[in-house]
This record gives sequence, structure tokens and C-alpha cells, in this order.
Amino acid sequence: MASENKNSLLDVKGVSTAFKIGDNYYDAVSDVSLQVHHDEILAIVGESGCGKSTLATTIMGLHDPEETRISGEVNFEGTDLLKLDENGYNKIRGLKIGMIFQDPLSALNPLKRIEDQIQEVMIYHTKMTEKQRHDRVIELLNEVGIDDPQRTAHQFPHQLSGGMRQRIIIAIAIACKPDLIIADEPTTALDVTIQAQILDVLRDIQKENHAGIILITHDLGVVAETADQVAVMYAGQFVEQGSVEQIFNNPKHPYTRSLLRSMPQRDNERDELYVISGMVPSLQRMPKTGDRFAPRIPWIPAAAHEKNPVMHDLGSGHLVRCTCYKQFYFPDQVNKEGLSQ
Ligand SMILES: Nc1ncnc2c1ncn2[C@@H]1O[C@H](COP(=O)(O)OP(=O)(O)OP(=O)(O)O)[C@@H](O)[C@H]1O
Repeated sequence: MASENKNSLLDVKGVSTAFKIGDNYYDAVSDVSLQVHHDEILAIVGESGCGKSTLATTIMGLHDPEETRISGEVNFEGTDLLKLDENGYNKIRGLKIGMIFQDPLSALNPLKRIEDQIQEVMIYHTKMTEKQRHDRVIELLNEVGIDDPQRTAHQFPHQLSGGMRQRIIIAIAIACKPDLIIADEPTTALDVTIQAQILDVLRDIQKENHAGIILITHDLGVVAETADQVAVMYAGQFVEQGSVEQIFNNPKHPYTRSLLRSMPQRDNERDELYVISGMVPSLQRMPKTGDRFAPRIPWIPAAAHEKNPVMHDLGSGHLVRCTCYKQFYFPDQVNKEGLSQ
């Protein structure tokens, strides 16, 4: 990607994750490579079922080895995380890598006060005194924008709104100032105003702690507002990677262009939204060869797609899978002069 020459914080190389279904393994993530640097937000975007969460949980070492087969490398600060055992991972999760999940209610313990839940991660990873931990809890609650930290610290999750609960999850994730934060759909369950506030909190934290952030979302609006780099994921593969400017101003892969076209435009409220026909294939029905998106753009001739599509470097870190983008068009955009791209 664009900043490949800088030292990366996270360097994922050729990672595949396959789930055991019946007697066979099926790839949910296929040969994914990415880098994240300090002070950078990488958004991973794609429809539901494209493998975004599986990739995040692979990086975090959260898969059951009995049911999953993982290959490739997840290099983080000089260590290949895929070689760690559970004990090794436990030393990194919460301390060096923080994770923010989509559903704050299920991630919080309903029976414990907020302060105790935030302190837990500090008790596990640090030798802070109780007073230091308490002070840090109040500092964190301030940092994530809680108005009355002393009061909130003593409350239980059910006494808080959805937006406040998500702020608590963020406070837990950043308690030990991790270098990398993985946020999986952190704003999906929240209304638009709260979404914007939570994204602001994430951006502030990234600036303050110089953390790298992986932001997983299906919402291109969130990507445009927040990300520096973008990876577009379809059916387990990255189909396009680049800076936010490259992806939004010069999208190449048909899937990226379809996603962008299906994005609601603020100034274009009356236009009908473009709908991408068809569905993301299930793991057992994943095409073995050819561009995986090809069945959803049937008007593009088969010959336009590579048999085994690879990533092509368009320069300045802009990568696109398959050369079919060169012949892609939307049928309703054909005019007399030819194709309007
Ligand atoms: N434990 C599992 N066993 C078998 N298949 C799984 C498992 N977890 C996920 N999958 C399948 O892997 C594919 C990718 O799922 P994943 O949840 O990673 O996608 P996603 O892009 O994060 O979607 P969402 O936004 O809905 O979470 C899907 O086809 C899903 O059904």
C-alpha cells in the first residue's frame, strides 16, 4: 500500500483462514496481505459475509484450532502472532492490541460495575496500584467523552445508553495504550449522531497514542470520513487496496465501483439507489477460478476476467485484482459515444 516503505506496525502476509464444514475445510479468508502503520487508520470494507470479521479474529488469535486452518504470517512488532500459543496471545491482547466489537452489550459483563470491568485489563497486564488504576479509569472515561466519569464508573452496563456502552468498550480497549486497535463495526448498532461521536473518539485516540487502527465496516460513509487507507474485501479476498483518495476518486475494481454506486449520496436524495444484484457466495460455493465477483456482473464477458486473478500494482500503492476493471462498465451508463465510466 502507499506507505509500504515505512516500517509497518502490522504486516499480514498471505493469510488464509479456512473453516471445517463436515469433512472439508473452506476458505473464508484467501491469501490476504495488508500493512498498518502507526498513526494510520486502515478501513476494511465489504458486504456482510465477505470475511472481514474472520480476518480480524484471525489476527487476534481467536479461532479454535480444531475447527480452523490458518496459514500465512501475521507479523506484529517483529513477532509472527500465528506462531504464538494461547499464553503468548494473552500477553498481547489488551496490552499491545485492543479490540472493539460491534455489540457492546454482549461484550460487557452485566453483573460488574463499569470501573471493575475497565480495571480488569490493567490488573491482568500491569502492576498499577488500586489508586493508579482508579485514576486511569477516570482519565479513560474522560477521554472517551463520558460526562460524569465518577458516577458512570459505579454504574452497571444496563444503566447506560448504547452509545455510552460503546464508549466503555473503547475505554477497555485503550486502557493499556495498545499500539494497534482493531474495531469491528464499532458504530453499526448506533444512531448516526452517536456514530459520528464514536468515530471522533477513535480518531482522537489514534492521534494521541499514535496507534494504528483497523476499522472494519460495511459503511463507505464511515470509511470516507475516517480512513487513511482502504482495503475492499469480496468473498474472502482483497480486490482493491489504496489510499482513501485512490479508492474514492479513482476506483477500479467492479466491486469497489458497485459499492460506491450503491452508497447513498447526501446531495442526491431522490435518485434511486444502485443495488448490486446477487449475493456474496457461501464458503462451499466459492468459485474456484476466475474473478469471484464475475457472477454478479454477468454483462461483462468471461474473457475479460483473468483465470486466476492476481493483484496488479497501478502505482503509488494502488492495487487491484484482475484486469477485468479495464473492460468494466455499468449497463445503464452506456451512451451513444460509447461508455461513460
Ligand atoms: N465458525 C465458522 N464456521 C463456518 N463458517 C463460518 C464461521 N464463521 C464465519 N463463517 C463464514 O465465513 C464467511 C465470512 O464471514 P465473516 O463473519 O468473516 O464475514 P463479515 O464480512 O465479517 O460479515 P459480517 O459483517 O456479517 O460479520 C461467511 O460465509 C460466514 O458464513
